[in-house]
Amino acid sequence: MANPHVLVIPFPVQGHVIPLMELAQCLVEHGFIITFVNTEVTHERVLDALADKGLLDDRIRLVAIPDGLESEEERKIPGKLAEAIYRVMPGKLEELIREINASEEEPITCVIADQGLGWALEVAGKMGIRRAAFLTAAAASLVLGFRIPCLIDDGIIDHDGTPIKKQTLQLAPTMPLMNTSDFVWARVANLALQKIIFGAMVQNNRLVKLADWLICNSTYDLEPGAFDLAPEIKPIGPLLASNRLGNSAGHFWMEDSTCLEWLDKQPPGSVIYVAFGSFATFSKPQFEELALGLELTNRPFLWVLRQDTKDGTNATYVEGLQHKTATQGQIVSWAPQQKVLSHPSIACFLSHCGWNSTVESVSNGVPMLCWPYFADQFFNQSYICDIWKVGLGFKRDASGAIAHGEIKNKVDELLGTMTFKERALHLKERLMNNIGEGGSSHENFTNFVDWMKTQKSS
Ligand SMILES: O=c1ccn([C@@H]2O[C@H](COP(=O)(O)OP(=O)(O)O[C@H]3O[C@H](CO)[C@@H](O)[C@H](O)[C@H]3O)[C@@H](O)[C@H]2O)c(=O)[nH]1
Repeated sequence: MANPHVLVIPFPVQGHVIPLMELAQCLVEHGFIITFVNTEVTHERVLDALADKGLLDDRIRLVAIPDGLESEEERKIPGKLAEAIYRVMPGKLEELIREINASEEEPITCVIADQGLGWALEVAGKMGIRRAAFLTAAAASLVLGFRIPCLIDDGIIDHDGTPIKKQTLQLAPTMPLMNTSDFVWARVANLALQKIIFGAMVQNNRLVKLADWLICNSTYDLEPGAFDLAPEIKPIGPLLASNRLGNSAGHFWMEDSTCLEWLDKQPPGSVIYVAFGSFATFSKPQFEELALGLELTNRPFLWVLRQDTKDGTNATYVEGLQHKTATQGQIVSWAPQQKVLSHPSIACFLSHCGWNSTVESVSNGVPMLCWPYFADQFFNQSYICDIWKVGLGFKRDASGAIAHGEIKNKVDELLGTMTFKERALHLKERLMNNIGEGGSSHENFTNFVDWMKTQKSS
């Protein structure tokens, strides 16, 4: 039998492209051919950042379709990208599939779409191709989405998603504490935008439920309560490049691997790793508080400062900081994060709590300091601090900032006892058992692969 051909399509942001690319690389090891569809802009970035173009298996074909926008300026306007994607990409995706399936190539028999791209699942359904949705965030975030009708019935939010009052919910005992004001749709600039985002989410959740499979980068151990409430979501994580002894791919920036040599020179369990994923940015005063706080800890640190966060003022400050802390710290624009987190010299991870960073940290037994910005990051912080108890959050001052003294104190509190490290190592052990023979993620993944191999287009 010829190799089955699967089309994989991520939402065009970094925290989605990396895990879907990891999934693609796992599928190739099971004999699949992958057509990986990025937007044109993302496609260029991914190719530019691939230091070694031969890194990707040639059974993964990278292709591009337009996102419907003309300029980077437009892409930065909230809601604009999602709206353009929805207007333009379904037609382009359908065209692409038709072209491939009319060619000599093995036809596409399954579409794996990012959970946020319900329309791609709709396109597949319309073309008689079976479909799976992949959730890049915690299962808890989708469980919350599925509960929207109940939240409205229970008077917690209104029909536009606006919280009726500020309150904290916990949908099940092992689920994170969720503050209504942190609901992803409620943290936007204005009511008009909130209505659009909320409506799109409700519509998207309806489409996701039509998928034949709904998989995610998590495990039953991490989120037992969420999987009890939504057993249709099947965890296949933790998805890490190291599990298949490979490299992670799909990065938007080129990794600076020199920091690994620097880490080799640091004592075991000594370094604070600081990274805020691919979106988060700082005000200048907050940036300086963080720099000062790190300096005050007197511990070595590795800090990822993306190029796009170094505006004119910060750039000068970063230069000064680099000079001043040259013996204590290392600053890079983009790190090989998965390798960094598995390095023996890492003591803890100061993170914005994006789900990928969270999974990568707990899979390596690294305790965390939580600095969430938006969306699911607040729920993830609650998992880390309240449920798994492998990290600490920061207190903000009256102006909403996190002061240097607070940063130093929390680092000392986290690293001043072995309790957090011991819990983190214990959690790591349980997580990693999921992907071995007999583990539940392994079993879900195997069933998923078998289903794709035996399926016929309906
Ligand atoms: O120097 C760096 C910094 C990050 N990464 C990688 O980039 C990814 C970042 O993903 P994540 O930690 O999830 O952060 P975001 O990029 O902010 O992710 C978006 O997507 C996530 C998944 O849906 C959400 O949980 C987040 O809230 C959302 O901001 C991870 O795989 C990291 O390993 C690197 O390789 N090098």
